[in-house]
Amino acid sequence: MKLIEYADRDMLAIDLANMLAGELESCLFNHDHATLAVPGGSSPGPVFDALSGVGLDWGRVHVLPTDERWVPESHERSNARLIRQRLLTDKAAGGVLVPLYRDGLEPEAALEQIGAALAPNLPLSILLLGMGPDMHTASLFPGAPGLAEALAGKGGPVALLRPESQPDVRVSLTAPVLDGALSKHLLIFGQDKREALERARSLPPEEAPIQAVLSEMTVHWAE
Ligand SMILES: O=C(O)[C@H](O)[C@@H](O)[C@H](O)[C@H](O)COP(=O)(O)O
Repeated sequence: MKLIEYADRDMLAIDLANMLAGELESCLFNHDHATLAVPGGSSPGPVFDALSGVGLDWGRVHVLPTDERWVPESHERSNARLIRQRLLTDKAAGGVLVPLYRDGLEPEAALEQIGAALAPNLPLSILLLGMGPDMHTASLFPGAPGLAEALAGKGGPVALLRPESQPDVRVSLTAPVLDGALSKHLLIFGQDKREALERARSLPPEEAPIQAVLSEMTVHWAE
């Protein structure tokens, strides 16, 4: 794990966006498309804003949420909505969103269909993750029903979780899919998350799910 500390959050957002853009460009030079998986939450917005302004062959960039709340894209908690509003706009408007939510289906019934749609996009080219102070990442929440299956990843590339602390059922890329990304970045702000990350390194993934994806991860941190 490599840690990069930034003077402030704005510097982090700009530098990280440029780093992701460079990795996407390299990937597109050698492959017919690149797959970028990104988190929801409050942290990535400024990175998305900076990245959306970069000129790339966005039509060959497939963008996936690392996880999704089981709500329609019109819902304020939708990660697909966040991606469309903040990342797939401006120069990145031509990027291809690969959503995890399926209208009109219960999540259990949709998992197979979602997995089939993901298959051509695996392994992930580039992964950007966030993390909560409870050491969850994507929707892999400690103690959540479905966590063991999501950590093992035996049932396919996505798993269903029902975290008691969250209002929505979650669909998440599994730990093996996240960990298998060719380039991995973690975006965290604040002292509490910095300390949580240190704690996670001595805990098993069942207690600290971030631990399942930390190998060869570049951590980007600002206060
Ligand atoms: O759907 C989500 O919410 C994210 O994928 C989730 O894993 C997020 O990265 C963390 O909860 C951190 O969220 P903040 O960036 O808001 O602290």
